[in-house]
Amino acid sequence: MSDHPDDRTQQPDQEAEIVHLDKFRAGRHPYPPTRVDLPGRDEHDWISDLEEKTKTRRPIVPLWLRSRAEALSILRWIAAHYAYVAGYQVSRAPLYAGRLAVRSPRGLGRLVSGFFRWTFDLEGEPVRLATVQKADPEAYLKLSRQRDARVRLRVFVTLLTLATLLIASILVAAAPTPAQWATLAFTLTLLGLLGRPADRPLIDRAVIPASVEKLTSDVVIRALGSLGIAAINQAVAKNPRNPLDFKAPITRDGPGWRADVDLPYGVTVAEVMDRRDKLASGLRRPLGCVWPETVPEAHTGRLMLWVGDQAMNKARQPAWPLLRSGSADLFKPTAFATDQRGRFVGLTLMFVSVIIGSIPRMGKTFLLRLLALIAALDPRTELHVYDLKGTGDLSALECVAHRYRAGDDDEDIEYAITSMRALREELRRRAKVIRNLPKDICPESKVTPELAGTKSLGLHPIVIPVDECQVWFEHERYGAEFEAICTDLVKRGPALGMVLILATQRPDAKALPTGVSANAAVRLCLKVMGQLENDMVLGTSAYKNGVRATMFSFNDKGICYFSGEGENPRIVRCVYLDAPAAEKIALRARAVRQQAGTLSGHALGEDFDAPEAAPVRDLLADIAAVANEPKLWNEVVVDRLAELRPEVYGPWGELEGAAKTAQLTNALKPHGVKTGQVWGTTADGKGANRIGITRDDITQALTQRDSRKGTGAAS
Ligand SMILES: Nc1ncnc2c1ncn2[C@@H]1O[C@H](COP(=O)(O)OP(=O)(O)OP(=O)(O)O)[C@@H](O)[C@H]1O
Repeated sequence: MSDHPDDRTQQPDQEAEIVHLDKFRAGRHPYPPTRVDLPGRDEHDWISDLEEKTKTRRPIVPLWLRSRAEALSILRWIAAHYAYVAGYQVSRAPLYAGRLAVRSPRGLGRLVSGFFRWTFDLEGEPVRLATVQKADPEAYLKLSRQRDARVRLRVFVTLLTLATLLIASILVAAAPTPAQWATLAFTLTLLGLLGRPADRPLIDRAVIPASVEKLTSDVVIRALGSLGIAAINQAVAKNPRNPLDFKAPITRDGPGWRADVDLPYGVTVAEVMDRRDKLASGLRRPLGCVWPETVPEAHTGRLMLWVGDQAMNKARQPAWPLLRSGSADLFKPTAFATDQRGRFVGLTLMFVSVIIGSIPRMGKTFLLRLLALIAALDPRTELHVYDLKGTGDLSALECVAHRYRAGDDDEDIEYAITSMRALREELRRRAKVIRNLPKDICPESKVTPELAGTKSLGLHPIVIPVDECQVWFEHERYGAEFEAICTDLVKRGPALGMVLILATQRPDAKALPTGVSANAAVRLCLKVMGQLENDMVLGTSAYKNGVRATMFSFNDKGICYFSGEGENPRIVRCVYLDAPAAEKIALRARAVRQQAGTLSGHALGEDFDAPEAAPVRDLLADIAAVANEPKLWNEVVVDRLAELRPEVYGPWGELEGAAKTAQLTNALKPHGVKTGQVWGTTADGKGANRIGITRDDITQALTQRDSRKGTGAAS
């Protein structure tokens, strides 16, 4: 506007800005920052633009119409909503009738006075009076004539109306009573409507209960604005009407609402998840209804907010398809949980190892038992069940299990270690069988449904559910061996048809050795208390990426993050089966097995005792045997152990660099032996400091242990 030099003259009413030259120069940047953007407009490649757009394509068939069950659920919801509104208004019909009756006298007054004013043209009265006051006879005469003509016609119309009303009243007086009542109701309604005060509507708005209240963008903005996240508050202050970018309209999605929102720059979904309780308060919904989730294929600020009509832990769960009949096929997904929308979620047990973790009393054992029951319902499966809590929670499975043990006493552990050694041998046998099979029969070097069904090959699925697995790994005598066998099973077992399912209430490095936790394909994490446990179960960086089982509340029993099957970790609610139901299903599984002739081992009453001469593996004693130097690097110790007992420490020896070192450090922790930097030399004589052990620490730990045993024996 004032670019022209002549225009730049200061207007007299504008004050000039006074600049202190010295201050201004001092504040000036010595080297003005240079922009690195290229001059000119952004160049667009329309094909990449199109490709970008395809990422945000909206589905042709709306989400809720994709499945029959979901469409039905939406229709049910709509019907329930309108039935509610109708019910609400019908229940208030007497109130509305009362209101109309009370208002009808005023309505009659308004009607009569309105008619009177109209008939005698009273609305023209002020104008006529004005002509009288102005003493304008001509205008007055004109208006009077007009009024007389009008009144003549209107009086006639009014008389006609009154006559019609009179005849109608006589007819009504002679009519049957229902017609009289109907006329009275109609007249009262009409008069009541006419007598309505301007500020008081007749019909109340149906007060829609919170559980089905519509989720609107205003409600979402209000809730996100109440989280105390500075960037969201700034966005709301800057643009109160439109502070957030909604990527799609808020829609019904199953029994709830779904909103897709881009949070302001720099705010992550993880921050919102951390404040789930505040979000629920902002939405005015129970905590169990509010589920903020990330959209991993978008960016970390894309929030998918699902708000259920009912809390997930309270919503009615559909009956489990295998509850009363049917069998399972481990090679196919079997329903084990429902998602937030109430749809069944399946898990394919074949070719995976499973880790279940949570704090106590959240439903870990129930979930383990459910997975074991699914395995039991496939008659080909051989079950090895270990209940190390010893409370008999898995006793329902005794009637189908090939190996079963509850408890953590010495004989229980020896039973387990003997059976696990046999399983390791089985693993090796299977590897050989698979290796020797022709490629056309076994193209991918793994068990197929056909191979699993061929009895002579012995490649049937073997499922090993272990509750409170930390008891094994922390066992003084057999801990290292259990760890070595389980690591091997987790790594090689899935392809060979051996499925290990480990549940623990203390998911840390001791309870869940890294070799095991890092290689499990399926992870189920119920509520945990911190980032460490979360990542132990769900995998490294899960917490950082917004997959946080810490956000579950203590009431979210049976609700977990399920990662491994499908693309992204998702929140599911496991099927609830109590002990009597579990027993019934197990008995059904037994009947199927009897028919198929696959009942074996413990289920047939076979005694499986730990052989007396089972070789003893003792990590401390083994290290003492191989460590002749005062200080030794972990990697050297592991190599020597692997040489000493390849059947126990062989897999350790195959680990690379840091993993090999960490393996020994973790294995020594339960024995109270710490590793640290020790000086040593490489094979070619070069000296270096690396993580290692000191022989004195090992002998000291051995002495302490033996003396403890001595005291225990004496007491
Ligand atoms: N899917 C589920 N839905 C609803 N409630 C459940 C579900 N699974 C378990 N629960 C409830 O949670 C309680 C605890 O379950 P469970 O015994 O499996 O916990 P846990 O985590 O194994 O505990 P602990 O670590 O003490 O063994 C059960 O009594 C049960 O009522």
